[in-house]
Amino acid sequence: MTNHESPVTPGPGPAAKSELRTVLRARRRGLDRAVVDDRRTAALLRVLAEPPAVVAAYWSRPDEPDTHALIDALVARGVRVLLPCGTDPDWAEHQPGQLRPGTYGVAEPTGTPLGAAALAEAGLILCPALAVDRSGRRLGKGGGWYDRALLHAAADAELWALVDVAEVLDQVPTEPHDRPVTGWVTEAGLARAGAPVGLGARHDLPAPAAPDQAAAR
Ligand SMILES: Nc1nc2c(c(=O)[nH]1)N(C=O)[C@@H](CNc1ccc(C(=O)N[C@@H](CCC(=O)O)C(=O)O)cc1)CN2
Ligand SMILES: Nc1ncnc2c1ncn2[C@@H]1O[C@H](COP(=O)(O)OP(=O)(O)OP(=O)(O)O)[C@@H](O)[C@H]1O
Repeated sequence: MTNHESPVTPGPGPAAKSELRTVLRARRRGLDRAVVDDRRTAALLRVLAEPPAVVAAYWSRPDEPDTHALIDALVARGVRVLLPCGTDPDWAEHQPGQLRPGTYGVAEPTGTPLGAAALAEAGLILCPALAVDRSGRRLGKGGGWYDRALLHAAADAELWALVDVAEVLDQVPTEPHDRPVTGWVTEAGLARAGAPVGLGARHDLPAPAAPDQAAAR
């Protein structure tokens, strides 16, 4: 399966990250998102049948895997959803319909900023990513916003990246500050970082059945 082969040979560090981001952004620009987004949201909602009391998410832009349907469903279930606000890491509680334009084309919640430390309340953190690898290394947009934000995450919080199948690579370049994710969610389902192939790490298979999903709760 060629999906897992990195489109560029990753070296370590910032230059390799930048080169890889260019390739991945171009792919996202050419993508019709609707079908993959519906599948990914369905996979997440199966797993989040018993969500934690607080989930940190992000309000996706049109060029990112959709989070809106998921967030609406979580709020409808009574989950407190924290969304990023500000150029330095900060969070505010999401109230449906209460969003305003922010930087980088990202809509931000209009509620009171709670401070970067509010992330510690979240049992589950959905992270934006341009790619992940099988060890859970995450390639972000390059701003370092999440790297800085995640310093406040609870040690036992689960971090899940939302990516497309084509964005799960064998290896992405990393730096010492990068915190690995617990796993990733694609249109094919969930996979835990480091899981052996055949136990949920494969994305060229249909959505994994119960054991993988139960493990992600
Ligand atoms: N929907 C969403 N919200 C988010 C993020 C995100 O990636 N997506 N963030 C993630 O950290 C934080 C905001 N920081 C961001 C940093 C960069 C870009 C971005 O799109 N950068 C451009 C390149 C900008 C440049 O020219 O330097 C890009 O990727 O095309 C977006 C958000 C918090 N909120
Ligand atoms: N904890 C931190 N404190 C200060 N600067 C940081 C921290 N973590 C990362 N940075 C800086 O942020 C910049 C971008 O880092 P990196 O390329 O890892 O971003 P990213 O992980 O792709 O982005 P994001 O975290 O927003 O998804 C780098 O210059 C990096 O040194």
